[in-house]
Amino acid sequence: MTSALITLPKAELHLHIEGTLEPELILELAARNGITLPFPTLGELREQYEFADLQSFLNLYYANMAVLVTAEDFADMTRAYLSRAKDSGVRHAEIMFDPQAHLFRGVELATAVTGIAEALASSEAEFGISTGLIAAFLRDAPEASALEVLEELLAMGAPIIGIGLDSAEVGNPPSKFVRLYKRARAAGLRLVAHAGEEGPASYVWDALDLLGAQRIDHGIRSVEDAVLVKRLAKEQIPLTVCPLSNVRLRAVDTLAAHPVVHMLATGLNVCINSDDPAYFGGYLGSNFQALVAEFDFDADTLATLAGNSIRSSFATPARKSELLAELAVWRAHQD
Ligand code: HPA
Ligand SMILES: [Zn+2]
Repeated sequence: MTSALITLPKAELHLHIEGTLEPELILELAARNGITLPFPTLGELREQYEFADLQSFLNLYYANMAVLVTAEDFADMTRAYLSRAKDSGVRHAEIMFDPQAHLFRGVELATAVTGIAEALASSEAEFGISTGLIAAFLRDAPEASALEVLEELLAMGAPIIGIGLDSAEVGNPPSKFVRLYKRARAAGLRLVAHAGEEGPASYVWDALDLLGAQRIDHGIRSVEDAVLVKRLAKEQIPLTVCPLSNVRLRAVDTLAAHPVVHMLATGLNVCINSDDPAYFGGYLGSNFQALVAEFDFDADTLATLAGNSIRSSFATPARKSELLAELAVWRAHQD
């Protein structure tokens, strides 16, 4: 990776912490916790990383979570991500976790929250990365479950800045979660939602209008609806695009066919993210690297993408100013 891509100061806004569990760490945690995995060797495990669609990935992603048992496991996973993110030049990270996925397999909320929060608490000092934590709810589970878990998170004072919506999209529209988002908004939380990854552009409309989403995770199928594109451009709604994820989950045929260039050309507020980097072939730096290799992005385009990520973050105004100033210095050094 070129050093300019690493020094480009970036925010990562679409990252599932459970999707950062590398195969080596999965085996290490399995051994530590005495868990027998269906794919017990590195070779057998790695063979599973061919995905036909979102669901085929989710099946492995949820199965591998079995190795996360103690708060220490969650802390180790989070620290491993932060270390790799630092190597990719990430300066601010908003990290999603799936509380229900852990609860449903018998791991208490407090275990996941305590472990992740412990690693995040030392992130600025240890890695130079400011952070925020987002609780993502499973859209293929009932809304009542999400509401119950949100109440528990609020009651325990979990250090979350917002909520998200993830998992199997098609057939689980935003309209299912109107009460959840209303409750989260009343609690002062930020609102994001996956929409338009595999699901139609109408889910993006509904995430905005029915849920009040402030950011759309993915949103690539928005390009199929010209009226929606106009609105997204006018309101500068942030779209957290994940190029390598889209290729690996076959949301696009090839990286060359990815709509990111068209999205930028139409004035959309696009930023680049790694989604589940342990599963999709690389961290944030690799996503940038792949885009540069495919589309030959120049310094202005890279600065636009990084600037969008910083401005679209929920970082404090002071932190945003600091990172935007660093970005201006980076840009001045590229000529
Ligand atoms: O890419 C994703 N899409 C939807 N749900 C997810 N949960 C983890 N990663 C993803
Ligand atoms: Zn995602």
